[in-house]
Amino acid sequence: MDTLADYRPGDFYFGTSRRTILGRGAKRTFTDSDVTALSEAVPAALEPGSLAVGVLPFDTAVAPGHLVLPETVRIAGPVQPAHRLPVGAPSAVRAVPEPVRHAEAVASAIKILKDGGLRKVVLARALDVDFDGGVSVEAILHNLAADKAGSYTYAAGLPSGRNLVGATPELLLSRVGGQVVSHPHAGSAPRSADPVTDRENAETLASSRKDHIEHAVLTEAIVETLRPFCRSLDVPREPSLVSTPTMWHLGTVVTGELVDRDVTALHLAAALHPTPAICGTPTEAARQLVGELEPFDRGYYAGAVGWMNSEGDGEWAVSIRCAEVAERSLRLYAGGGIVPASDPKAELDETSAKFQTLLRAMGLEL
Ligand SMILES: C=C(O[C@H]1C=CC=C(C(=O)O)[C@@H]1O)C(=O)O
Repeated sequence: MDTLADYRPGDFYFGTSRRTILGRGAKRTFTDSDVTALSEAVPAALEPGSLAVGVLPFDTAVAPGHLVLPETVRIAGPVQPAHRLPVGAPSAVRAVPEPVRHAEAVASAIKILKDGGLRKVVLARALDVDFDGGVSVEAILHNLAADKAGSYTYAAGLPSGRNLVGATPELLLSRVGGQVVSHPHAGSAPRSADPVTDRENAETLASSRKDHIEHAVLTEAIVETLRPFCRSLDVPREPSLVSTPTMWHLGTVVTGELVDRDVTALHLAAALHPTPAICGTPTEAARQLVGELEPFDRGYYAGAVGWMNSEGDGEWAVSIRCAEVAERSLRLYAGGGIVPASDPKAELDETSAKFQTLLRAMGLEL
């Protein structure tokens, strides 16, 4: 039973090293800008043994949360295809904004951070790609899985009829019984084909004070949000180096034991989102600055994607390293955390490196 081979646009797909989930059709759809209302309505509608799947946007003022109870759900083992599929023929690529404008936005953010009030903000940019014929979401998803591009390979139908597709390394929240896990990521360096440079990049990241500050702001926020829900929390004192085929990151595995098992995976994911991995600290001021400095809406980039069952267990990943795909075009996104010690040129390069996850899956070299 190959859930990946059976995936069609509009389906929900969520693949990890442990399993793959394919959801098709919708017995019921929950589309709501009030994520707290969603996290109450959806569990109440789940029959024993059933699943809800879907996406949360970056900002519910711009796009609603969207969950469905699929007509059919298939859960199978992990897959890693050996071959690649053609995605389509790109005819034009446009940066939004122009790279130099992104560096200027980063410089403005650094100035605001230095003036005080904000500790961190995450700024993103986008690439719009046009295709001569259609663009195949199936092929992008398939190639991301073939590349083992991230720990969570995903696709989800959006209210607009478009599809979100990506492969993220970052776990927002998983819940199994009373056990919760979050694996926040912040702090980045590019991988290199040259093993010596690759190791140097990792070591530079591991000893970078700027990246450790960027990471600490994130871990603190995760711990602060989870603490009231947990009787115990385990938080390693130092982050670890984690990698994807294109990026090194700093990551911290936070684990906790829930006080109350009625608190579902979706409820916890909604409480955590938006974390300083994709927004900033303090949250509201950072979200406002993102709106002022980015010349586009993020839509479902930097939101969450995942599933929950009738027991309240589930997995929600941070929807980064992704593209929103229309019939003949797509938009891909990449962002980076800015702290006072950040450098605009380095931040621009970091977003270029993060684009590689999707560009590789599309067979594009930029
Ligand atoms: C916001 C993104 O990455 C986040 C996850 C890992 C490392 C990050 C960083 O170092 O800035 C970001 O917080 C993205 O890929 O668009």
